[in-house]
Amino acid sequence: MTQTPLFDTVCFVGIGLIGSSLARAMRKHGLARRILTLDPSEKARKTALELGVVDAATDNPAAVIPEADLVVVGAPVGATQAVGGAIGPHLAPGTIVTDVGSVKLSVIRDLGPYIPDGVELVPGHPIAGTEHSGPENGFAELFEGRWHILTPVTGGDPKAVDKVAELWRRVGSQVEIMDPHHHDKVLAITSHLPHLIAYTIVGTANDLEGHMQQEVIKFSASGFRDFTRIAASDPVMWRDVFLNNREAVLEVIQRFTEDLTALQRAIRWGEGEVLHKRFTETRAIRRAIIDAKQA
Ligand SMILES: NC(=O)c1ccc[n+]([C@@H]2O[C@H](COP(=O)([O-])OP(=O)(O)OC[C@H]3O[C@@H](n4cnc5c(N)ncnc54)[C@H](O)[C@@H]3O)[C@@H](O)[C@H]2O)c1
Ligand SMILES: O=C(O)C(=O)C[C@]1(C(=O)O)C=C[C@@H](O)C=C1
Repeated sequence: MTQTPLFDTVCFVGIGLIGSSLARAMRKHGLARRILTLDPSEKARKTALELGVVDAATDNPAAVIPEADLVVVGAPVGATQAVGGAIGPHLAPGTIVTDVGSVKLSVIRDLGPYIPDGVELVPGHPIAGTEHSGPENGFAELFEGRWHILTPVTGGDPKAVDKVAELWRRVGSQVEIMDPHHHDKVLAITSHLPHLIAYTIVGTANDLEGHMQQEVIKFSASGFRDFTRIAASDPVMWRDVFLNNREAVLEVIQRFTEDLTALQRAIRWGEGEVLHKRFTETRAIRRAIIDAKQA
């Protein structure tokens, strides 16, 4: 359904899976008059143009950034400082800059210094995605029924936060405001650790001797298959997530390792009640998540 445009011109700095999904959703709901992108990848620019996701695409910040009243940074978090240096000098007064990075403290640290007076930074993170990347894999419905976390900066204008929140509501998300430090700790356990575990399991299976490796592929129609989906996620994105949320991730890995060791010990000593108790607790968590989704 087309709505009143919230913005005149939006520029996506990085038109990959997430940027192109938001661009599609903004197009679908009529939330901007013009959609532009700044992306160093010729392939991404060409694909986004051919698919009609954007109206214009360039690798020259001066050609698009001054035009935008909304800038959405959708590049890997490790590129944030380079993005800041490229766009900072071209941002027009009154522009809102938001982002979709999976880590928030590092984005505020790396982008904040490049935001001039009169421009508002509203960092954000959609809790939605897939294991695919690139503009060809985006879709307008990605954010429907999902959370969008905003982590406002100290001294930021609440009106800019409200406007970005409204944008995400209009593409179907529920918005939550969170402290960036807290965000990084929560996501370390709910998103970053699960990805690390998936990368490890699939890597370990891949390192097995020849015949075992073939069996793994042959019989992977079970739990292992779910891990291979997660472990197929973008290597650049996830390298950057781990390097930029180092402290919080290292803390949860420590906790996880201790818990794994406790289960290892229970298996070694045949302590069935320890295993049964743990598995009963975790089954209840799964059911609570499903119930909360249905409510
Ligand atoms: N994929 C997910 O599931 C998911 C979910 C939520 C948030 N995120 C976050 O969204 C961001 C984008 O992820 P994605 O999955 O869309 O990645 P993607 O690989 O699909 O797209 C990233 C795009 O950024 C471009 N880019 C790289 N360096 C750039 C630079 N210096 N300036 C401008 N563009 C640049 C790339 O060319 C590419 O087109 C990341 O920060 C990621 O942490 C991803
Ligand atoms: O569904 C998936 O493929 C995802 O991994 C999405 C997922 C997540 O962990 O939930 C991945 C990274 C994000 O920053 C947000 C969402």
